[in-house]
Amino acid sequence: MMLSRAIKFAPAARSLSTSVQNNMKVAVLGGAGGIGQPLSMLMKLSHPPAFVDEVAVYDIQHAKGVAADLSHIDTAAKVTGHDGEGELADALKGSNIVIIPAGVPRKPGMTRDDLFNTNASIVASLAEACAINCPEACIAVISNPVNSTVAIAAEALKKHGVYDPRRLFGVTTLDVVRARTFIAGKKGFDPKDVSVPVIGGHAGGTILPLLSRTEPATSFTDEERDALTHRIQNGGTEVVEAKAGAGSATLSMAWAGAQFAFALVRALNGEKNVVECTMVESDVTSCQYFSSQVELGVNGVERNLGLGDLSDYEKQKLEAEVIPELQKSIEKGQKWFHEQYQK
Ligand SMILES: NC(=O)C1=CN([C@@H]2O[C@H](COP(=O)(O)OP(=O)(O)OC[C@H]3O[C@@H](n4cnc5c(N)ncnc54)[C@H](O)[C@@H]3O)[C@@H](O)[C@H]2O)C=CC1
Ligand SMILES: O=C([O-])CC(=O)C(=O)O
Repeated sequence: MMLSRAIKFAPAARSLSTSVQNNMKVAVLGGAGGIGQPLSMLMKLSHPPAFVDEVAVYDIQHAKGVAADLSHIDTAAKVTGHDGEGELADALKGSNIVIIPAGVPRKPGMTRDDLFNTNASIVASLAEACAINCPEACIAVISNPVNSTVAIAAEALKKHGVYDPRRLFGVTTLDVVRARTFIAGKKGFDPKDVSVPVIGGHAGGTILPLLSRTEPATSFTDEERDALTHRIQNGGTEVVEAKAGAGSATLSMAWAGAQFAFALVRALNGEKNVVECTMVESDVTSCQYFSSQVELGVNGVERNLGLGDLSDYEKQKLEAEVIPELQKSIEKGQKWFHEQYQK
């Protein structure tokens, strides 16, 4: 099955037909940030079959300004802005999808795990707000370290008795976007024609591109395979270093987050065979949360497509590098939540 493709933007947004759409509300938490602003804009530019009726932009500050700006774009989606905790409930109520890019980004020399101390409590409190205000929403966590924040969000939802493993996702789409781009560059393909699963987690050695399953079918020398794997695993660091202290990937992440959100919208609207790589609760490996190809449906996760065939190289990396590190990060998140929130 092919991975679902990026939505192409229709030049004539005014010709939107909303008649076949469900009323779809997407909330972006951290919506005034580096990722949040372009991601909210991509939601505002949406069109069938992934049309978003309402975009709620929430941040601790400046969300109203972002919303005012976006609301002048001549597309049909309604945009609302919500500043500060007192306005979070309004942002969340009625949301079908909540995307969370709230939290601090890396600077050069830091790992994603170095963000844990700040971002863990941000994600926990936002997930709790979702549990109270939109318990049935699909929640897509972008905030790093994703390898821990997904587990933290799950614990927060469990605390309120509303955790549904079909509706919580860690967004790992940027790893797939990078894999397509870098493979296309190497092999002379158009990136839009490339399909490749990327599994595991979202940090360094836990990111495992399955190059052996690249479509169109192609072959890599061992040197090419090693170099591509390394570049995909370190794509985030490449951007952090290039930005030299001004943050991490925002525009490519907004694009990737929008692709994932649009896939969810299409699946929630009843489209079949929508497949994305995303981190979900999983029994595919010994890791409780693991990113693999997942078929999305009207309730979120419809079916986990599992690992599929792996080359010996990929099997070795999965066992020796991905699982041990990802497992530790998941446990760190769970332990932190229980120490902080369930004393
Ligand atoms: N999953 C992935 O593939 C990727 C994840 N990221 C992560 O996304 C996060 C955000 O990155 P950027 O947008 O570049 O950072 P940023 O600093 O530009 O924006 C973050 C926004 O979150 C807001 N915020 C902080 N606390 C909040 C709270 N309690 N409630 C609501 N909003 C809050 C800030 O006010 C700010 O507007 C980082 O943790 C980064 O590491 C970044 C790129 C890729
Ligand atoms: O590298 C970072 O800190 C941001 C991120 O997750 C990415 O770009 O993949």
